[in-house]
Amino acid sequence: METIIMDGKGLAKKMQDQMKEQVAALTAEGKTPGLCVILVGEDKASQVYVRNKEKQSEAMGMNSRVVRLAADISETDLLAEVEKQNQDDSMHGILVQLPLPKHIDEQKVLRAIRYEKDVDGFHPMNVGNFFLGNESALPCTPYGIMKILEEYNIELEGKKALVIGRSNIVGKPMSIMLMNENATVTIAHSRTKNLKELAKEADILVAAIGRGHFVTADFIKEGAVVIDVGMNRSAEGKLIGDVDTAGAMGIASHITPVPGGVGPMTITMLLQQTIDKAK
Ligand SMILES: Nc1nc(=O)c2c([nH]1)NC[C@@H]1CN(c3ccc(C(=O)N[C@@H](CCC(=O)O)C(=O)O)cc3)C=[N+]21
Ligand SMILES: [Mg+2]
Repeated sequence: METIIMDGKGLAKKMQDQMKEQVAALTAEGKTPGLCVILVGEDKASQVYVRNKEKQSEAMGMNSRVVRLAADISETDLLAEVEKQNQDDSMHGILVQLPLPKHIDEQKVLRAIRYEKDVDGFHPMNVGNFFLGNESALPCTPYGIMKILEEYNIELEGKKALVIGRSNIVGKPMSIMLMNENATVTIAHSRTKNLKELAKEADILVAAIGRGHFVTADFIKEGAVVIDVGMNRSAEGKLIGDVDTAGAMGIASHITPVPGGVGPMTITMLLQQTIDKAK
């Protein structure tokens, strides 16, 4: 079987080109969409992501603000900074880059963002509304994955989907989005027994484990659609996914590459939700 590589980077570019026009129209009305990213500490990977978000939002003509704070900032001072951005009408979206240093209560900080400005979909009000099927901000990674599946006309109705990983930001919301499209969803995790056998039955396989090349060819059903959410560093320092992509070639019908798959769509959905807030 010829495996189709799903071009998340290309789709991100196509969407961002259209979004540019939305930004221009809003700017003409004096409502340039503004995104504020709050970054605590000097984590290397986080700095790269934040710089990418900054570059791309600027390229779209958005108003981009990055607030860089020291790793030892107190929780009180961080909450005050969030509140300052809550009060600033030029900032339509606020994102606090995760993970936060250990001495800070992450959930407390996410709750402090005005939920109307939460463009990650991590505020409990948005999580609850999403769960209930009400209008809400959506977690950007699974939202971007749904856009990729739509772009490639992947049938979900009645299909067996296996999501490996149960995080609040990927696994849990991913399962609900797939269920909403009438897939039959199974969630697997580190304590799941017979994972390989379960995976082998999946028509749609989403790997969000956080272990490089964990999903090998023997996990994949002939003709399955494979989504790789992994962002791992190999021993040589290369960015690698949770799936052994080379091994999956010829078995999967479709696969997302790393890099160039899910990652660029995560940022795109973040920018789209910021634009939506400005409207
Ligand atoms: N509040 C919050 N919201 C987030 O959305 C959030 C976060 N915290 N913390 C960290 C993770 C990670 N994340 C990525 C987004 C895009 C790429 C991305 O564009 N990756 C490129 C390559 C990047 C590279 O080459 O290093 C790709 O896959 O092609 C990666 C990682 C968002 N996150
Ligand atoms: Mg994310």
